[in-house]
Amino acid sequence: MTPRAEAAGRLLAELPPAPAAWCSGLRKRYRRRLAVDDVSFAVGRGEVVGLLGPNGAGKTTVIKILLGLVRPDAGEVLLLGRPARDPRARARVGYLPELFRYQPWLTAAEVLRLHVRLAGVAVPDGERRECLAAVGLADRAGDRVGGFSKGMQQRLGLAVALVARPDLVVLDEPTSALDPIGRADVRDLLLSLRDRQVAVLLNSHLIGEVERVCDRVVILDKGRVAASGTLAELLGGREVRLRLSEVSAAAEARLAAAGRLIRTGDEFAVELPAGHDPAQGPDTVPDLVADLVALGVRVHAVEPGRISLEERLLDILRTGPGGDHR
Ligand SMILES: Nc1ncnc2c1ncn2[C@@H]1O[C@H](COP(=O)(O)OP(=O)(O)OP(=O)(O)O)[C@@H](O)[C@H]1O
Repeated sequence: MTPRAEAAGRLLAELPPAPAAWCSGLRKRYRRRLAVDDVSFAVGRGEVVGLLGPNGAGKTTVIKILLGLVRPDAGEVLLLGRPARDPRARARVGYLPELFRYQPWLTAAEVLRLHVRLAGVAVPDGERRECLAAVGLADRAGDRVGGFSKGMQQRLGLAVALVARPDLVVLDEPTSALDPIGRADVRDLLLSLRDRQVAVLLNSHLIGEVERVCDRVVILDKGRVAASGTLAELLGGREVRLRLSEVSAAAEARLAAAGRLIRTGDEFAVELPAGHDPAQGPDTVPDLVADLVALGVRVHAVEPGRISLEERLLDILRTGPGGDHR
């Protein structure tokens, strides 16, 4: 290798890896209906991103464009740094479609073997069995898929999405057919993917699920990105609500120093700064309470408060994004 090529190689190696998924200016029209209108966002390596929005917002269409299953009228897509239609990128992406049907005459183990072959990856028997176990189908590996319930088929779909050791997993409503235990299992599965640095794009109407597992959220409405950001950005800082008496001016100043303060009689709401970690920093809740007590305040109640993602989503969809986090 020439010194110049070596230097170029070193330079490339030092660059941060391309995002797991990246899209810019996506647009898709079905006859007179604009399903996707100028959508841009990225899913970083190892990041779990939730795609939220009402029925018909364009979520599935965006996912299909990202995966090269629907051709956009405009816009660009890169998967793992390569064009979406490049088979080398597709082989590293796992996908659970919204509507799934697997070959009813095959057993669950055979479906996995088939998908591993299609991805062109060598995955040993033991690892395939572990994958079925991870979705709760360990004892159904030899059963034909035709006899599976809808929830079991969805579990199998998850195993199909995960079996070929993907770097990016795209899940379109992965828990729509699952019972509450199945949903909790999927939540654990998503968290374990994040621990293994596998990126996830998750489309789900279960907002609580998204709030628990996602690092970032993209909210679509009428084909457009209505808001996007980390949960801290979208939900604002944490709030702590206190019921206090014998509050002196010095104590009120101490409360105001911790964050934006709203007083309603004996009730005090302190909005802690965005990204505030109650376990760290000078303004921990225990420090605040200790200081208040030292200032002669009587503390009757301290409770955490934070608007939920569901409240924020409804707010954004009703009134618009409010100018931030686009
Ligand atoms: N193949 C198609 N032909 C015509 N219109 C389509 C097609 N696919 C989607 N659409 C339209 O595009 C819009 C977006 O649909 P899409 O399925 O992407 O929404 P979604 O956000 O995934 O909805 P849901 O939450 O109900 O699954 C809808 O108005 C839908 O009717």
